[in-house]
Amino acid sequence: MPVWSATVVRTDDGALGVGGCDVRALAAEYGTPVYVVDEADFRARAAGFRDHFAAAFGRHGAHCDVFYASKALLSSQIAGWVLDEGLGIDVASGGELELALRGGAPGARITLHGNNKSDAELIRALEVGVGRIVVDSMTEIGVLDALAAAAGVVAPVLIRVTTGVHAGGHEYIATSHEDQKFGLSLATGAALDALRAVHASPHLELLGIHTHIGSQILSIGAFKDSAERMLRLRADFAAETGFEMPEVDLGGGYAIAYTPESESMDVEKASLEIADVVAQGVDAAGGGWPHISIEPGRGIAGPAGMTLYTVGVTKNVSLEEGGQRQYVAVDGGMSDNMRTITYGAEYTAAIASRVSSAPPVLSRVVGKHCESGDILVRDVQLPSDIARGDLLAVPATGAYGRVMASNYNSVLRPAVVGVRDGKSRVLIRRDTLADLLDWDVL
Ligand SMILES: Cc1ncc(COP(=O)(O)O)c(C=O)c1O
Ligand SMILES: N[C@@H](CCCC[NH3+])C(=O)O
Repeated sequence: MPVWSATVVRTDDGALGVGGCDVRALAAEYGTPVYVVDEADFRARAAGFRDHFAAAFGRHGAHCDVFYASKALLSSQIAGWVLDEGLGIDVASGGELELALRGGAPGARITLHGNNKSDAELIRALEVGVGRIVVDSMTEIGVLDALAAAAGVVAPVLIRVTTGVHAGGHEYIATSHEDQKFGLSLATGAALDALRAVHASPHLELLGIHTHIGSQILSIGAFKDSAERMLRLRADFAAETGFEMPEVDLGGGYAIAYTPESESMDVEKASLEIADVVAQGVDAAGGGWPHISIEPGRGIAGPAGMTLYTVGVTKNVSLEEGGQRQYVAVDGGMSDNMRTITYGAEYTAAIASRVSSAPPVLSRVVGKHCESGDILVRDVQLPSDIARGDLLAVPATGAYGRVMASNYNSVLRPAVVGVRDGKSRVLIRRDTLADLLDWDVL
């Protein structure tokens, strides 16, 4: 599968270009490490989700909205791209909410998530008229009910349902099996109890149900199972109460390719199959269609981003089983990409500032932190002459890179730079030494 964003090219003298910009010029202007986001690619993927899902549900005379899961990558300018493309925005904290608003999102186009929202986050959501608050627990139902009553408003609510479907690339990113912190269980009846409680409250408007089964999912079957269970829950609740919930949100989780050997989710195929399953559920229940929504994050931002590093030290190390591995240390590491150490994620890498005719050798790209697990790319073939000063690019880092970055070892978090049509601009600025000293209280 291709792992580079749509506008990536090799220029005549062998360097990488992205969004019409030469990576050497980007490195010179913004320093390294730097996250580079291909705006055209990001927008095309957002539009792809929008159009495929609209067409798939349109065949049944139904609608599907797409909300960008902004936890993957967010700045106010990025929120603007998302809104331009006609998507809503899904936020998971008060901070993401403020960035979405700053980017111009009307409250009604925002969905607020979180398994442990603070009173302040809920009050702010009510104040700005967030379109959907996804309630995750019975505790939250009580809290939101009281806050809405005090504010004299009716809070729009979706209930987050744990459907029991097992999916997702790693245990830590699967979210709909029973023994984890998210949602209200379908199997134990907790979801139905929550629906009854919300439906009974004059301060809460029950819009519908939400589920998110996990992330980096390659199985369309898992999405179909979960959609089927959600439609059955909607039908059961309608049978009990006579109330047909108007909305069903099926979450995100669409997998992307991180290496040339790995697969990505076929979004068009997924949209068609999911729409068919929902249609069967609606037919079986004999009622009207709900408004469907989905919330992809990684599938939009991930492939649009790459990280550029400068190579420092290289070393050849003997392997216990025989042979050698070339270690290539770059000027970033686990502080700008937590995914390898957290989930054992696989990436690839390429020299970005030139082409090399030296033979490729087994290599490992590592960072500059004081941990042996500080690995960016576990196994990759890189030319044997890679050396200090070369630029190295790691593709598919647009999602869950900068947003999970840390200042470990007091390193400065890199900038996020958007590129499009030969122009670049900072979306999130690099930390500075002055920031670091400023955070320190004397
Ligand atoms: C509630 C919710 N929606 C959407 C997403 C986006 O997931 P992904 O980036 O895998 O599409 C997540 C993160 O997994 C999530 O927790
Ligand atoms: N942060 C995770 C995905 C979790 C998504 C949020 N629920 C990743 O990098 O793959």
